[in-house]
Amino acid sequence: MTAIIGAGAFGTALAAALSVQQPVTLWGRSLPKGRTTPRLPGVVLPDAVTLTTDLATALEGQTHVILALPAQALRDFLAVEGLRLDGRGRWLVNTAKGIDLTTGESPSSLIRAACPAALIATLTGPSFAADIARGLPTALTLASGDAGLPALQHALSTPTLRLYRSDDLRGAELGGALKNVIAIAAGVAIGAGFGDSARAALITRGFAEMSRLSTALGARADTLAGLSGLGDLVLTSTSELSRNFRFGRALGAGEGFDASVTVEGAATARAVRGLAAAKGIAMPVAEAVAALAEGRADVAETLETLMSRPLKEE
Ligand SMILES: NC(=O)C1=CN([C@@H]2O[C@H](COP(=O)(O)OP(=O)(O)OC[C@H]3O[C@@H](n4cnc5c(N)ncnc54)[C@H](O)[C@@H]3O)[C@@H](O)[C@H]2O)C=CC1
Ligand SMILES: O=C(CO)COP(=O)(O)O
Repeated sequence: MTAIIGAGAFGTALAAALSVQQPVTLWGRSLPKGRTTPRLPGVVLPDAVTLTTDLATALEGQTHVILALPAQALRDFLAVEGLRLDGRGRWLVNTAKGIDLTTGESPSSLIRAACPAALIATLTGPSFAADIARGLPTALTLASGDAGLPALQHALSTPTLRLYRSDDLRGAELGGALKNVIAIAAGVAIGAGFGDSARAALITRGFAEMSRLSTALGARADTLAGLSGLGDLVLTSTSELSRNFRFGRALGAGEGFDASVTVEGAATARAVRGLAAAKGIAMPVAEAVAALAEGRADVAETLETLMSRPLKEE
């Protein structure tokens, strides 16, 4: 049995997808009426999904718990509920794609600190909630350094959700977090009218940044080149369905953006700065996104900064 914590777009989509083959309990701090959520319009949850706002009920007897909360909400949630989530032999599966702005920690590091007895994994990769909820074919990475990963992989795979396992938890999480930053940059390029060639350059140079930082932090290069890194970078930087891309596009076009929409890359771009500085790694695209998101630079200045960097070898 699986519990999903967080009834936003991704939690709702995973509940719908997993409930084809097992009972699923979906917990939300509040639940809209009618087995639907405005975060995922058009999706009605099947009867096999039990909905609850009571966390104790949601967790009772669960061996698999999926956390579908935004990265910047996770630390506070764990501070209150960590003890309740923890359990020897229980899998806690993170799906947040970000880096905590206050601590610079990855979601799984926060979970490990709050829930020391549990087994920790991350489910990540190219997968829009809307696609998963509709049962469209999706391939994802399930990463963990803990024993028993193949059994978890089988428990969470479905005929339309194909999970590849990896023991590089660090790399899988960093790829998922950093691709959101680059997707914002790609959106800016399109919103500002810089064109598809500029977007391709940002994706490629952004991937180089992602790889440099991640490998310096202990990730494997082949993980970055996989679904959780390059795969998700391609999806998020090229699709109108991506909130990070749309946020960037609005920034580039000088338009406003609904502050209630989850845009993980904006906070992660700021969190990256400390990590990159500590390792002496240049991250010009991520720095440009942080400057734009914080309103420290406008699009023209940002372009000038990026294009006037010293010429170098690729
Ligand atoms: N939507 C998508 O297509 C995908 C999202 N993800 C990742 O999943 C994570 C969650 O994203 P979404 O579900 O899309 O966001 P969302 O904005 O649709 O939903 C977030 C949910 O978290 C709840 N929440 C926020 N703070 C909370 C707190 N302190 N305590 C309890 N509940 C809280 C909100 O009420 C909301 O129901 C993000 O890190 C995102 O990058 C990953 C893959 C795909
Ligand atoms: O991570 C995602 C797809 O893999 C979702 O991207 P957005 O958060 O940009 O919508």
